[in-house]
Amino acid sequence: MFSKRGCSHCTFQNCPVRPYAKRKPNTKQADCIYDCLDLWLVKWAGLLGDGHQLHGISTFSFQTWLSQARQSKDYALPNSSWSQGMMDLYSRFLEMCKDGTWKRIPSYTWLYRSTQLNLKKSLKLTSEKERKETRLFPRNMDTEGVGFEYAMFLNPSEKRMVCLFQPGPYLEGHPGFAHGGSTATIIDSTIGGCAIFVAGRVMTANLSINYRNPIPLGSVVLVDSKVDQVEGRKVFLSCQVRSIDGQTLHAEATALFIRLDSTKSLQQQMSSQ
Ligand SMILES: CCCCCCCC/C=C\CCCCCCCC(=O)SCCNC(=O)CCNC(=O)[C@H](O)C(C)(C)COP(=O)(O)OP(=O)(O)OC[C@H]1O[C@@H](n2cnc3c(N)ncnc32)[C@H](O)[C@@H]1OP(=O)(O)O
Repeated sequence: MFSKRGCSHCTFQNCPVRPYAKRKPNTKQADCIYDCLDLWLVKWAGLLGDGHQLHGISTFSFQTWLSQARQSKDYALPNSSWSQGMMDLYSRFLEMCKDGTWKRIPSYTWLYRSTQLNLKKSLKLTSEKERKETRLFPRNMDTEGVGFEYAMFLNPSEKRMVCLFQPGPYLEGHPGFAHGGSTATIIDSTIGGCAIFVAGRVMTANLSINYRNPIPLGSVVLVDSKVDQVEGRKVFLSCQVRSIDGQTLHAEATALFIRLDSTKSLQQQMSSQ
């Protein structure tokens, strides 16, 4: 299935999971990507093996997540607003996906849709319309290029998540530079994505950022995060934000995520706060 010659299903050259796919012309590209992602997650869960860390993943119903994902737009694919620098970096990471070391992570306007409606009820959003209109914060703009343009790649064996980030003009803080809150958002999302893949359902308990150099709007930076330690429900991570050439350190951060008690639903967790 993972031989160098490729996947037995996939027709998609850049399939994030089985990139050198042996082509089978009648398979739909989108189906294959998510089937592959599904298989890979199961395989990865099996490899990591440590029941506790993976409890959130195994109980979260990837099937539900994947079936919803199939019907949704993937915002982590290139669009016309991406600069050449962003495209080059994206291509470099896709290249590194080919031997399976890295995985491209698709991205939607939501994170946990299967629990969403109940959760939103408990949060007292007033109308069904408001509940339906909720969006993952960094995916909240419809116009390409004006806000958060980003794509993430995961290295499971290193427990590392990187994010290619191109901040658009609506993220301005000081003139011409990204607002520190937008930097915090993309750090939280990247570190959070890494923690989710290692520990399942988690929430940020602490995020500490040192801002070293401002990020020019329209530039491309690499947010590089990794899990440093897992102690019971606590997941400790660290992160650096650097320019593409690695010469400029824009920010560095540490974070603590807490795995939500797997005996309670996310809704119960939230309503007991
Ligand atoms: C099928 C899935 C597919 C997934 C696809 C993934 C794609 C990935 C890509 C993109 C992902 C985007 C990801 C987005 C991520 C965004 C994340 C956020 O922004 S979260 C919002 C902000 N955070 C909050 O609002 C939390 C508010 N706080 C709480 O709810 C609670 O305090 C919580 C849950 C954090 C902990 O509460 P307790 O009651 O469960 O646990 P207690 O007992 O208080 O703490 C447990 C242990 O942790 C320590 N602890 C807790 N908070 C701490 C803190 N701030 N500092 C230090 N220690 C702390 C405690 O001292 C305790 O330690 P001792 O066990 O006694 O040793």
